[in-house]
Amino acid sequence: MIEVKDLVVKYGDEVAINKMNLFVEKNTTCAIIGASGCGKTTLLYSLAGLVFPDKGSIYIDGIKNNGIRKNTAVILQNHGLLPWKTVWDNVALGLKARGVVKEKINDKVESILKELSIYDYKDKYPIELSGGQSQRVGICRALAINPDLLLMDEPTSALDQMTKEKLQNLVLKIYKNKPLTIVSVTHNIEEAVFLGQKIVIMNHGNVKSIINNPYFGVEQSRNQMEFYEMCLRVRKLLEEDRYYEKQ
Ligand SMILES: Nc1ncnc2c1ncn2[C@@H]1O[C@H](COP(=O)(O)OP(=O)(O)OP(=O)(O)O)[C@@H](O)[C@H]1O
Repeated sequence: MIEVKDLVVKYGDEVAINKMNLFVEKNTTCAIIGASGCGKTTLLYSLAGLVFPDKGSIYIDGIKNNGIRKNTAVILQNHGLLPWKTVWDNVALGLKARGVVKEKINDKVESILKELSIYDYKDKYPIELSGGQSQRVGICRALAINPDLLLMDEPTSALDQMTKEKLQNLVLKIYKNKPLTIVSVTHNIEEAVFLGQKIVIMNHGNVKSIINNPYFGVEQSRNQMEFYEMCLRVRKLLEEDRYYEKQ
């Protein structure tokens, strides 16, 4: 469970998050969408403990967030892979940082690479991977630590439509197999409707609207008219903020 209470985050005089309140239930998913510069990434970084509040606070499972949390995994826009390390070593990173013993690291890395069908690439370096493969490695690395909270910043940006959808399906499958709390920031309306049980539309550092999305997790939802009706609803709210003019 995430509770954001009267959160204010500033960069110098620039107010990025302005007295924001938000509640995300445990083991549910939340998609954050909104115009460029409205504070989405700042919110995600605050949840990750990478950016500190000027005022207000964030509670995760009832505990005040004071920095990087052991069971929070973050996937950043560029996947955050270290170019000088192989896929295997990149996936092992979070476990090593947490002091897990070598045998356990080996077992975990092997099983997660197999589960996400990336095992054949284990000895490759990030530069040798496609965008979709890199993102899968980023997801492997995040999941290797068995997080209870997964934070994703534009997880599928810069991927073609079909690869985007494959990755979105993968995230949904992971969630359905073993629910955890997922917060993802996106610019993509369909992704928000596909991955967000709760869709939060932000503007000017605050929540503009929240939609509880009944189409989340519905089998073959992208083939259903109701899915696109929900997309349209989100689009209209974004258009009110001249979302597209600012792109
Ligand atoms: N490191 C920084 N220093 C100063 N101002 C910043 C910094 N990072 C973000 N900002 C400002 O804070 C505001 C919110 O930025 P943020 O990156 O959170 O928005 P965003 O909604 O994620 O944008 P985008 O969709 O374009 O990625 C913006 O006005 C931005 O210019």
